[in-house]
Amino acid sequence: EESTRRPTKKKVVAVVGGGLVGALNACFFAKRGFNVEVYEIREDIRQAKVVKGRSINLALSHRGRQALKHVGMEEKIVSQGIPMHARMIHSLKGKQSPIPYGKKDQYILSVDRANLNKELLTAVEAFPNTKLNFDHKLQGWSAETGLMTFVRSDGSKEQINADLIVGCDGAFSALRKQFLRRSRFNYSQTYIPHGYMELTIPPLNGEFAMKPNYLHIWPRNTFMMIALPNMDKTFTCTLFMPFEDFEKITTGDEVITFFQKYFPDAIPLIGADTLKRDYFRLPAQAMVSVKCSSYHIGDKCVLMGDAAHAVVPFYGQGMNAGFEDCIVFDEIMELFNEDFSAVLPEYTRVRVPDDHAIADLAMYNYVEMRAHVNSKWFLFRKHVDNILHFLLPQTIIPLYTMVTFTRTRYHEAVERWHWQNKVINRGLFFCAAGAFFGSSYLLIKNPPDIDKLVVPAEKMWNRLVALRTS
Ligand SMILES: Cc1cc2nc3c(=O)[nH]c(=O)nc-3n(C[C@H](O)[C@H](O)[C@H](O)COP(=O)(O)OP(=O)(O)OC[C@H]3O[C@@H](n4cnc5c(N)ncnc54)[C@H](O)[C@@H]3O)c2cc1C
Ligand SMILES: Cc1cnn(-c2ccc(OCc3ccccc3)c(C(=O)O)c2)c1-c1ccc(Cl)c(F)c1
Repeated sequence: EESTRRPTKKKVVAVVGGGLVGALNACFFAKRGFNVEVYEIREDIRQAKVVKGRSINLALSHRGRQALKHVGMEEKIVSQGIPMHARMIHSLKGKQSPIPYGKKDQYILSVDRANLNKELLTAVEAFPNTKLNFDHKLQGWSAETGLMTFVRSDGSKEQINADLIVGCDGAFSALRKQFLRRSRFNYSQTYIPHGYMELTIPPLNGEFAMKPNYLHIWPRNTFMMIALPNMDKTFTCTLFMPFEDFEKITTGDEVITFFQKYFPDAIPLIGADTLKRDYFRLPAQAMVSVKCSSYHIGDKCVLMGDAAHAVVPFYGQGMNAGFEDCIVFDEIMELFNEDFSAVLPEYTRVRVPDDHAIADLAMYNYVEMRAHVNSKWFLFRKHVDNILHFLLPQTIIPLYTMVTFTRTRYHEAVERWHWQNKVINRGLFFCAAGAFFGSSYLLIKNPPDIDKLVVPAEKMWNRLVALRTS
């Protein structure tokens, strides 16, 4: 009688990291009725002034939106974002060429990182069964006892346990350090030679200085720059460049000379004086790619978001992939009736191939754009993608479309992309062969009257000789 009345004591889930994925994950677990404790090293960013050194805005796309939708946050976040329906490619001459992403409903959103994090933290707090613990730095964790040790800024320590520990503490995860000590844990990290720096394009006469509903891209092979719009009518530009090139620029004049050579149209938009000042405000930041497996230890601990898979930002998918981690984990929780001993291994089995695929795709984009992509090549590639998709909509789906506008599993999108490339290459081969054999057949069938060809050629030659001697 007593046991049927008293609700089963819901387990405690500790989420380490109150960033984008940790905060969203906390909502997923809270929605399931778990008692959720979030431990975040920083102070509550909703009270803090400015969050330094992080990318100021991000591209939110389908995968991320589906995760937000699951916890009822999609509409609120989308309403505070700016739709980007197309890329706007800036040529060296300053010509701007739009290339649509696809149909009307296929757009990505520019969202403010800090605002998104604040909204998600507030959403966590709205659940009665959650608690946010700021100024809690995870120092260590024992896989044997399950005890986590947190250090506060006053030096005090706390030892805390939980039924499940979810590591969402980012690319340099403290929780993952415990995984590294275990046998058969695979781990790789790659810092790329490029760094990134953020610059701002202010409003022009109170309005956006460029068309706002576009992802502005300045592809210059080794150097790339993008600009995403903000609600305050500014644009946040991200300049990607090798550290060695950042280091070569040491004076304001050298900044201007560099921009005059590669991004001349951006100088009046940013403002020469602002550019000289902001370029030296913060050093260029590093970008790291982290891959690891497995994502779990026993039935006790699981890694998600950048803690599990930090990706270089050349596909705009890092946060979207981390948000999708939350949906996938939740789907498996449903499937295995929240039995952690079954859920965690299944999550690793299902999710590792996909997160590794997007890490590889982002790195591939980086290498491809750095090597080949200037504005002409970018336009050519994307127009070919769109034309082929228009001609064979069920057969040829651009890779960017599968990654950005569908929830096709990342590794399946890569497999389909390889298959599509084979179909296209075969198609091109047969077209070329057909043209060759067709024209040969016509030439044999109706040989040209050679005399008629020779005379005009001779006349042309004589004219050229006369021109040269005159
Ligand atoms: C330049 C740049 C541009 C990007 N652009 C995009 C984009 O357009 N679209 C996109 O989808 N993604 C983008 N990303 C990727 C995106 O920023 C990350 O994938 C996303 O922030 C990962 O979220 P996370 O919560 O896993 O990690 P984080 O956002 O890093 O959050 C980790 C949290 O854990 C906390 N923490 C860390 N260590 C501890 C500890 N020991 N104890 C307690 N708390 C701790 C941190 O304070 C932080 O709050 C970009 C990244 C960069 C660098
Ligand atoms: C933030 C964000 C959101 N999406 N993308 C993105 C990325 C790559 C793309 O194409 C790769 C390609 C173009 C041409 C040839 C091969 C590959 C496209 C596209 O197709 O528009 C869009 C970015 C982004 C991030 C960093 C840089 Cl440097 C950048 F340029 C864009």
